[in-house]
Amino acid sequence: MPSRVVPSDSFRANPTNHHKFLDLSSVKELPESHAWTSQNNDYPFSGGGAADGSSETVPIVDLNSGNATELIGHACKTWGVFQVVNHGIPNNLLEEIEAAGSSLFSLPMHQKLRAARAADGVSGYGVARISSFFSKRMWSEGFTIVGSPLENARKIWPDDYNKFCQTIEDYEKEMKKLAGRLMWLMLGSLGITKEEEEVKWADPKEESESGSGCAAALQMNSYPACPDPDRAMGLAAHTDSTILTVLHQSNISGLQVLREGGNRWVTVEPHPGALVVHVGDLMHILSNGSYPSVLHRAVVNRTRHRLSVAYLYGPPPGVKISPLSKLVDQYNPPMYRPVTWSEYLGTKAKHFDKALTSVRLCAPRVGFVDTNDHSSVRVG
Ligand SMILES: C=C1C[C@]23C[C@@]1(O)CC[C@H]2[C@@]12CCC[C@@](C)(C(=O)O1)[C@H]2[C@@H]3C(=O)O
Ligand SMILES: O=C(O)CCC(=O)C(=O)O
Ligand SMILES: [Fe+2]
Repeated sequence: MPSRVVPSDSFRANPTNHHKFLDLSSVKELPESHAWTSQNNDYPFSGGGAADGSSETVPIVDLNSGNATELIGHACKTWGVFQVVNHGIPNNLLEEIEAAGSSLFSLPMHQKLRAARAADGVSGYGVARISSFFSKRMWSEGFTIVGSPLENARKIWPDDYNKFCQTIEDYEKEMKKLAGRLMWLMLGSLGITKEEEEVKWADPKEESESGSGCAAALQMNSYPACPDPDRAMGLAAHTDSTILTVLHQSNISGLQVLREGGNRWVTVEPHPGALVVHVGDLMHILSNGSYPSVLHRAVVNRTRHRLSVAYLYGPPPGVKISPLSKLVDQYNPPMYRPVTWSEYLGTKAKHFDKALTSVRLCAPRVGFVDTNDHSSVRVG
């Protein structure tokens, strides 16, 4: 398999798969266990796109345009999220990964449960890892792939796992190239070049020489149609513990990002052929807070089953991520201590929305909004 194992036992100590599994696609009325109220989420439940009267939309960047670096830099600074077109991922591969997700999630529950993520595991079928931080359950199911999908695919389809595995392998190979390119565009927009010693780990040339390289996880998310979507939550608000995430969300809306001082959700409207890119917490750290990781969530709808596939991209195992020295000086001290991806995932599993704050060295500068300081948010 092209993709490398995420260096992590994190989330293992956080057994979220102990819930009784409910086959959401057969439920006719929203159970109390899945009914969210304002007490379960401090953010306004409504809103999103045009519904709030605003026409503001998430930036769309054409990777073929001459000023892609500047556009990406601006989007990272002001939104923490953007969509990309002309990204080079063949359309048929996007269709194939969606078909692979559909074929997996449409299976009967007992068959999916053959690959249930173990309490101490990272790969497999189950509820979102962050579920344990909430008293209400989310209207979704997920399948996480770290390293080879073979073992779990074989459990699900003992005689027929090849097509699924081949699609995952092809998709990860293409995503790895795209994510690497996007990371360099982000770093380039911060004035960082491949010559710099401290980002040698991010150089694909180094990777082929040392055999190491950036790591990743693939997360397939399924949000069945919901009988009472206004009271349900697909995937609760979170930031990704990554350098960046590339999300394929097909053509059904549901992804929302938090905007402006934390009081407005904006829907990321699906754009034909586009992929969504999230700034993750590790880019937040590398950029010393100038590219804030985006708080996002997924809402559900009454009639359509929605799928999304997230490619969660991070640094190679063992690499300590800290604010880039070019971005710090006596007036802009480093705001975060060095962490490896594995350490950070462990911190996220323990502190969830306080994870970034827990690796912070000093208070944010005056006038600097740390959108990740969600300390006032009640999550349970
Ligand atoms: C690399 C990872 C990021 C992730 C935890 C994981 O080990 C694999 C699944 C990822 C995911 C996907 C859905 C949202 C999220 C918060 C979660 O519960 O599992 C993320 C995790 C993360 O970014 O922290
Ligand atoms: O389904 C979506 O749109 C969001 C998925 C997501 O945030 C994730 O997998 O981390
Ligand atoms: Fe996410």
